[in-house]
Amino acid sequence: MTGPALDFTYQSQPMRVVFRPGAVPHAVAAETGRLGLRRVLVVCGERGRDTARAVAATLGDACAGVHAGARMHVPVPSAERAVEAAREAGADGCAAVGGGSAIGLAKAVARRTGLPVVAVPTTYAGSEMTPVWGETEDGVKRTGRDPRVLPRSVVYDPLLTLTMPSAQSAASGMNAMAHAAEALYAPDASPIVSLMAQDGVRALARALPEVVAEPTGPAARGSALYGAWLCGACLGATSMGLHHRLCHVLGGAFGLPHAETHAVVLPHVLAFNAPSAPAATAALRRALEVADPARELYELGGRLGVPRSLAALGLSAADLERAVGATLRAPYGNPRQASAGELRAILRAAFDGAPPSGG
Ligand SMILES: NC(=O)C1=CN([C@@H]2O[C@H](COP(=O)(O)OP(=O)(O)OC[C@H]3O[C@@H](n4cnc5c(N)ncnc54)[C@H](O)[C@@H]3O)[C@@H](O)[C@H]2O)C=CC1
Ligand SMILES: O=C(O)/C=C\C(=O)CC(=O)O
Repeated sequence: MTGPALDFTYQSQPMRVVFRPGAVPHAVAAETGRLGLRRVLVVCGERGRDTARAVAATLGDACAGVHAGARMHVPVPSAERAVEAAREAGADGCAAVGGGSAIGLAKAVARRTGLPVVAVPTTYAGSEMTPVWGETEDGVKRTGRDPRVLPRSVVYDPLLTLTMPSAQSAASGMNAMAHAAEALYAPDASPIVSLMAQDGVRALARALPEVVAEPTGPAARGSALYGAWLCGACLGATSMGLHHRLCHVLGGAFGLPHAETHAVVLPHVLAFNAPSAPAATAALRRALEVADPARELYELGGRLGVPRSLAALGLSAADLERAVGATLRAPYGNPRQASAGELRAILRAAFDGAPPSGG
């Protein structure tokens, strides 16, 4: 039996990937050189400054400066400051060194100026694989797609992730798995995305317990980063659904930490969507080798020490109704439409840290 006739569109992204432990000392300069860049602004966050400086040193005369202005959810004023820094430095490109926040800031520069980006990711967020930008203004996080923000080249060096604390690694890995999980039921899903999603989830589910047990173990770090790459590529190829929408509301309006919010919310949205997304659920069952993927991700988060509830992340019960309203106001594609009451139930369960029940 071959199943239903195949019918899909898949757009591959024009980018180059270097994946190698220890790649950074040579690869970033090689990649910016290939792009013909002569004045590269290195963009990072405060905590990532040392790594960024080390990368900047490898660029030699092609380094136009280090701008350590990255902040989670890319507040618009920080984007404007980064553009100013790029102009003042006479930059002809950016190298983003860090997690999704550093890459997001470089994307904000690219969106406003067209400068090309080389990404050097140090978490599992996956932004480096997507043409998706996100910025926050007045408590509202807006996202969009723009080919100019897609990094031209990505240097994955698992050794850069060894310093990521265990709990952050676990949450970041679950952020990545959320990309794959939503890609499986996205309206623009395809068999290619499905392959990447299953392998990405499988790689992360196997690697994360090892990463948490031994954060400096290079083999598990390599597998986790490989999984994050695949999951990020899924996000880059498809539209986001209810899960991502909820996380953006919670991050933008209430400043909740991005990766941890994903880790808490994901099991609840997957349980809600499961009856309307049987093929996606079956794919996750295969990847995780369990009968109930939503429950397994909830349990995995617990085993990895990721916070279980939105309350633990700092949300107050009084914020739940605002989050429901903001989610209803913003359109998103999803296999199952959620009413106000159903959103309330999903958010309440996530707030309490209860096991996912599907509403
Ligand atoms: N546009 C897109 O496709 C995507 C965008 N994002 C965005 O990325 C942001 C979140 O990114 P994350 O990577 O979760 O967090 P992050 O980039 O904010 O990093 C969190 C903290 O960890 C530090 N850090 C990063 N790598 C480290 C390492 N290897 N060792 C020690 N410390 C390290 C950072 O300096 C920062 O202080 C959000 O703004 C989110 O919206 C996330 C996923 C996809
Ligand atoms: O929620 C995610 O992990 C994916 C996309 C974004 O975060 C959008 C952004 O703010 O860059």
